[in-house]
Amino acid sequence: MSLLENIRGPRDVKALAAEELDELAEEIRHFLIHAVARTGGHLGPNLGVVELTIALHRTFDSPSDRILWDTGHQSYVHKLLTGRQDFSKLRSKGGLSGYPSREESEHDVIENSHASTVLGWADGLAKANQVLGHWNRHVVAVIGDGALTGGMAWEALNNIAAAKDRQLIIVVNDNERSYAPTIGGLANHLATLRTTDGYERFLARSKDAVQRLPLLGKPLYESLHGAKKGFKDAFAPQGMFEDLGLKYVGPIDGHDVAAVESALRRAKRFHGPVLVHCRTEKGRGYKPALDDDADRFHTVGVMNSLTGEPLTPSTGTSWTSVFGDEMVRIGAERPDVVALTAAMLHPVGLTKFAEAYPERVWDVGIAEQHAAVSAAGLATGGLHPVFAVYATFLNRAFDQVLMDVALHKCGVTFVLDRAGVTGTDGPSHNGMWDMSILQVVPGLRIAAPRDATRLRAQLREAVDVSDAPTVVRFPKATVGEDVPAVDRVGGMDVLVRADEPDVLLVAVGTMAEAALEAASLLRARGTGCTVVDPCWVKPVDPELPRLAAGHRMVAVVEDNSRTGGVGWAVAQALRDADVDLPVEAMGIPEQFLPHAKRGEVLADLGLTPAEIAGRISAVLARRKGGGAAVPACEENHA
Ligand SMILES: Cc1ncc(C[n+]2csc(CCOP(=O)(O)OP(=O)(O)O)c2C)c(N)n1
Ligand SMILES: CC(=O)[C@@H](O)[C@H](O)COP(=O)(O)O
Ligand SMILES: [Mg+2]
Repeated sequence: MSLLENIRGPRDVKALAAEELDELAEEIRHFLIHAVARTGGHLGPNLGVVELTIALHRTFDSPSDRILWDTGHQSYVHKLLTGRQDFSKLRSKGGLSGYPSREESEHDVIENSHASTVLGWADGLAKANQVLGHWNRHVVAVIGDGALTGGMAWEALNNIAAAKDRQLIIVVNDNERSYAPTIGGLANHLATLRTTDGYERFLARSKDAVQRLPLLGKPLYESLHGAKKGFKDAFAPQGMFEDLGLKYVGPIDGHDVAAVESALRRAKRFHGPVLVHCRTEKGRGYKPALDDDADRFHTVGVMNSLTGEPLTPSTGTSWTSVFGDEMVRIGAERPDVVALTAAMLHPVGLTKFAEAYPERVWDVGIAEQHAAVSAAGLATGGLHPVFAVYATFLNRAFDQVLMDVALHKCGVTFVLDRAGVTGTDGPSHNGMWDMSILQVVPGLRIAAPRDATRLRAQLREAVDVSDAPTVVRFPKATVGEDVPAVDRVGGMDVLVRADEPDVLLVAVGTMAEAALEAASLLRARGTGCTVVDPCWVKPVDPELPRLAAGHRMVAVVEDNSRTGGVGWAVAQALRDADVDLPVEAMGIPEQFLPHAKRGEVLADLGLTPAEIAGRISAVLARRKGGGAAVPACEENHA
């Protein structure tokens, strides 16, 4: 039996002899490469924290000591060491989540996979320990160098550093990368610290020599150890962390378990906030990952574990690449169009734009709020910024969209990739809130293209708007065949007309495909359906109420939260136009969605052609049976 197989929890990790740890690390790497090759997942980040995680669980007593992970994508090793070794269904329905999960384990705390929040969690937990007198409980926050570029991390650091008497341990997992090499002044500073022999090591090395001095030795060593910052800097820059008031320990080789353990034990003895700076390597121990300049196998699909080659190469064109190609064309015609990314240049499809116009694209780090405000500045300065970001990550920049971009009527275009159900990446990755939260932003317009042709057209319409924010959103999927329109009403595309229309079915974006199938099911039942694609879902097209008036009901299908979504906006527009019709708003219920494939989630939510048709038939039956008219926008389903 291997060492890893004998590990049921942290106690078993502690029980291992020091000389067994390298073997354990090797077994873990081998396990990760083969398991994640079968399922897909975050391979590179986890290969980089093998020794670090072993040392954490040997030094601290989880779960009474809290070990917290920022973003949580690098928590596979933590899972392996805390009794979860069945990775056969990683990120699949009913299998292990790709992130920490309280439901899975008492050792897990933060399930949220949005970066830069771990220090805030740690600040709160440390305060709770202090107030409740849990002096013997440690709080350890692991944060990557990328996540450290997020503003929230610095809000927390400001508070943590002020509390000299509150113990809290920050472990910086510094592998010099987010996806790509981490950018900014902070990254440069970390590089300085990384390359400087830590003051602690200087002291350790000189300790014997100094202490051997007769009489003066010990007092001299003590004064050296307690030396003021200026003196320390003479030997090794302690950097801004010490300036902030944090004790800095490092840099430590994050792949040397003994060294990390020693540093953590020193930190554990320190009664105040302390930062342990670990240098690690993303993709460590796996050549295909180390050779991957793009992102060191940050996320991989199912692949050949020997070569790292994808086993299920993506078939078809992704929405992301359609966007990326059109941006290059727009960039050639519009020298004022510039682009922004929050540490995800390649994943959001801006690689080609950056290659073509390197001086017109900025990676701002994991700093979506900054990106939105900087975009307001860029627009005010005479440019048209396109901020490409995953829909779920724009949530945190809502106030900046509202108060910096929209209030000042800035022409900024937000391109939201991964909009709608993403599925396997868990509850915090679904892009299911944008068309709800952005409904309240005055002047902001939202486009939800149904196919590649509409994406290209609507992106161009968006960058032509210079006095308001615009949003173009699309899912994580390959783009389907174009869906032609048979007519145009106002700004809306009519996809199907009925001779005797009973239902106006409003299909938002890529839900057009399901809506058209539902319409044909309804037609077979003798129910006439007009299917319309609003194209721009916000504001609701002024012609929609008039179009609806010729029907017996309206149904709206959207890959977004039903609460406050397009369905609600359509119902409001009908009421405002005194069109008294029932509106069946079909979207994602107000809940967090457990991880599963996108298709599985949509089926579970009833967003399938058969379910859509069934719900429409039920409303019509109630109407025909003289049942109480279904009030507009009443949510008819739990
Ligand atoms: C708010 C937010 N923006 C973007 C992302 C996407 N993202 C996930 S991991 C990652 C890079 C994280 O870099 P780092 O913190 O250094 O961790 P590493 O992967 O290097 O271990 C990014 C940008 C995210 N999860 N949350
Ligand atoms: C952890 C994180 O936020 C990213 O790595 C995300 O999981 C990537 O998602 P995609 O795989 O859809 O690009
Ligand atoms: Mg990193």
